[in-house]
Amino acid sequence: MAQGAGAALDMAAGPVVTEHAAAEIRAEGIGKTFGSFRALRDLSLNIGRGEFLTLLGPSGSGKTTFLMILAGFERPTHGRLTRDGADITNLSAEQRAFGMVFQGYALFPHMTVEQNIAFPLNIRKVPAEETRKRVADMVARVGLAGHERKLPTKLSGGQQQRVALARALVFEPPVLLLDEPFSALDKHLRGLMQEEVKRLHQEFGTTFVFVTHDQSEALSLSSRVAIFNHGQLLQVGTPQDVYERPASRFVSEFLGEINLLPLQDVQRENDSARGSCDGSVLDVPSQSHAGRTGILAIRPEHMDVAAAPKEDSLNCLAGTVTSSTYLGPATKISLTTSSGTPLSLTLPTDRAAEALRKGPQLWVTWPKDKGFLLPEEA
Ligand SMILES: Nc1ncnc2c1ncn2[C@@H]1O[C@H](COP(=O)(O)OP(=O)(O)OP(=O)(O)O)[C@@H](O)[C@H]1O
Repeated sequence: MAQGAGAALDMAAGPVVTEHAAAEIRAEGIGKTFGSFRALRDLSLNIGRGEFLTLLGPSGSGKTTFLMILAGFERPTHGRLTRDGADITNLSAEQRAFGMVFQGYALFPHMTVEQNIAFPLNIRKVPAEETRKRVADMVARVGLAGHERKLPTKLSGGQQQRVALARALVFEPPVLLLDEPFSALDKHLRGLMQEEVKRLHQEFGTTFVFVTHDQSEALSLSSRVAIFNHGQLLQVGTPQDVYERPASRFVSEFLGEINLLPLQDVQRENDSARGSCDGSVLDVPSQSHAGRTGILAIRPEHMDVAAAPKEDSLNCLAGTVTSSTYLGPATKISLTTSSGTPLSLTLPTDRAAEALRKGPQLWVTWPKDKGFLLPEEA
């Protein structure tokens, strides 16, 4: 959901933050309904000072609604928001004066690059000399030197988004809100802009809240990731936390490919494979759920193949290869276990070729600490 240039204009009013002041934001029990539709349900979240928090979730999960509530463009139906301990729930977007960057560039089409970047300073009546210095500094920081006098239509998509970033940061806002800012860019440019935004975050130290539905973008950029679905905040944690220790099946699948094996099937197959498979008893981390039911979850890159595994540190299952897919540096091998459960693993291409030469029957192994249990209904 993108906003127009008018929205960016409104946000730029208010006093200039002259000394650097990244804000801490707390959302407490935020709910939002549109008519009878509940877009957000009882959402509580602390956004640390200077952190890079990404809101990740599928389309319609409520990310933009939450961002609009943070910005002050939408009012929550329930709950409150604080900034550095002070209640801002009823402050307007102008009073909050957070920076914003949207998917549509929302630049002023009749203004040059430098006029666009100067705009937030002009409406704050920053003296001309100070404005000139700050604009020149921002132009250099976002790599737009030589383009100062161009109109936005003469710029590429990536360059336009650099102008939008410069305009949003030039007044040193306490929080920068970014809503899918790179989704219109091609993959290569998107990668470059991701590096750029990461660098700007480090340089400015401002609190960044970034919306995306792209899991790799979320994992690579953020200090923490907040995962949304159906208007609920399901889990929040560092990229490693949410990827390696997802709390639910939805989170585990949304963050990347994963093998989900009914534990009872795996246990049965493992028992019947004793002898060939080192007689090892299936071992999964015990921290997650009591009892021996649930779904055993293992990422494909944590699995390996072996002719006859002997190591105690590995779990193993027998599988029959059904297909292999060349992905360049890695190859994905798909197999079916004897109870018919499909699973896949990714191996460096050379190792995969070697494994595939051994024939369609393979042992699939994984370190005991890389499998985790999820509840069946999650
Ligand atoms: N002003 C509105 N009136 C009615 N329904 C709305 C309004 N704004 C959002 N919604 C609904 O709220 C739900 C959440 O929308 P939201 O834009 O927050 O999702 P999102 O996770 O950002 O998705 P996307 O990535 O597609 O923008 C959607 O079902 C949407 O249709």
